[in-house]
Amino acid sequence: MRIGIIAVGRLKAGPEKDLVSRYLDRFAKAGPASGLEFARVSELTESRASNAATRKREEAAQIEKAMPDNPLVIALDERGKSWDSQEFATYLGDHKDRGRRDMVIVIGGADGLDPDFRDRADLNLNLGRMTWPHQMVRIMLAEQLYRAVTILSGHPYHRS
Ligand SMILES: C[S@@+](CC[C@H](N)C(=O)[O-])C[C@H]1O[C@@H](n2cnc3c(N)ncnc32)[C@H](O)[C@@H]1O
Repeated sequence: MRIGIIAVGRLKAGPEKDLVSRYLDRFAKAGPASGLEFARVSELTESRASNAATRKREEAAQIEKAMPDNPLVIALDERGKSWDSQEFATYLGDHKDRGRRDMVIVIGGADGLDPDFRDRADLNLNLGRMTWPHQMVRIMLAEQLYRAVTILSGHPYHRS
């Protein structure tokens, strides 16, 4: 199963981007042994519409356009479900075993994700109930993807 990240907003060169790249490189190298392949990060430009609801709707339309055909969609959102790393790894492994071809994990912009888009997603997942800046969300997601493949492959990185 290919896993891609779609993010509203761009990550500038700097320590956050370096850390994201480090974990995504590790994920890309370790994933295939567990049947998980890293697709890409698609960065989308934030809408400049004058009100937040319109911005979120326009961003949701861009997100839909950036998706492959019929993906499983995880919306990252502070109001979503709280899972531990083992549960996240199991979810990835189960969908891979069922033959799902593509999964996308979506990070919103400064306004967050459009509520209708969140309702349409297969899963709303949080990384804790606090609000994090999108740069930190990308770092945490990249690390959890790498951690998930180490859990699925029994690598000692994840010491439960
Ligand atoms: C700065 S936050 C936007 C917060 C926005 N005010 C809201 O109500 O969603 C940017 C994006 O980071 C992600 N994010 C921030 N905190 C998160 C958390 N605790 N769990 C999961 N995703 C989070 C979400 O995708 C969010 O759309």
